Amino acid sequence: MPADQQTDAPAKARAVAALADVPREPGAKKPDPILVVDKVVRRFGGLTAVNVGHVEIQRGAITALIGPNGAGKTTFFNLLTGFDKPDEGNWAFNGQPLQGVAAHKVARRGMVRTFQLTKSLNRLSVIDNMRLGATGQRGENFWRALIPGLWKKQEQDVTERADELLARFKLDAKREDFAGSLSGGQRKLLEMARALMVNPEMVMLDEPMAGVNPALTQSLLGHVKGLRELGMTVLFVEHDMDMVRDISDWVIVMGQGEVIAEGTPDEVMADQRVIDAYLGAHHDGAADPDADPAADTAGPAAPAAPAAGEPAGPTAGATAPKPAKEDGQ
Ligand SMILES: Nc1ncnc2c1ncn2[C@@H]1O[C@H](COP(=O)(O)OP(=O)(O)OP(=O)(O)O)[C@@H](O)[C@H]1O
Repeated sequence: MPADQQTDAPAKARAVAALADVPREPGAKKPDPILVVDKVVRRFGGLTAVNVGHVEIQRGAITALIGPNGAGKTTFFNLLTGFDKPDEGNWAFNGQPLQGVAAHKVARRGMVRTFQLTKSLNRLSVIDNMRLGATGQRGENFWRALIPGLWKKQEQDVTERADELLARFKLDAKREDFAGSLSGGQRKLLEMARALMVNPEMVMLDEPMAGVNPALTQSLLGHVKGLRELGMTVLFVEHDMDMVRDISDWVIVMGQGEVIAEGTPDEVMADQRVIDAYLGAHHDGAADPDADPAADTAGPAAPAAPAAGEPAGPTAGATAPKPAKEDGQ
């Protein structure tokens, strides 16, 4: 059965059971952490963007990383995956230290993250983007490349895997199209499919729902759950609280660079500190019964810009949808 159509019961039940007795507090120890982070600090001039004392990510679970804009989520992703360097701190993946390890080597060790497709990748075909996702595996080794038979076999293997993944993500019909011609949702699928080229143990998704048309939402959610079903660990940053509630086994909340809360989605969303630091920013206006009814006639609702210094809030289904950036799907 395709991964996105599998029921998520067994892997979900395992993850929920494993996390049942974990203390609901920042830095809580997990029974089987795949990633352990200690005292990671990143400063930009006078600003401390990330100051994470201790955090553990449970193997085989889907963990959401949430928090207001500027909380340090993306910077934290960049640090963990070798795209940025911390001022202090260390972290271990599968028990192996990762600090100072270059991004492509981090991916080879089994931890990958998705990116928005850059302009240059937009000008490559979908299948070439997929092949590029395999870079850093065995392919570019110089001495191996001198042995033509080996090289060719490897290229075939890479293309075969790329085609399998394109079929799984229902992008096979787009194989020869420029990546730049894809809709927002299809790009998200391509990013995810491309990340899987290295056969990772852990996948980190940066706002997988941003810019995705509702028509593709369920498919994307299914694919993320499918990763857990295939035994992978998922850590994702997201402002869409419906998605967070739907697919996460555990939620970590960041505020001003620090982890301020951890727990199940329901617990975290009911936590007063989280409401104050993040969720509350939207509770006032969005669900206000006295809100101007004429606002509905102005087309799709866009959340009001936060006042200076006010954290931008999350989106919560019908109450505060984030404007879709793009998706022709
Ligand atoms: N390269 C940089 N130079 C200077 N400041 C930076 C840099 N990158 C991030 N910052 C600052 O660090 C803080 C954390 O930013 P970051 O993008 O990690 O937050 P975030 O939680 O991912 O926000 P969002 O939800 O908007 O993506 C912000 O104040 C940001 O302005």
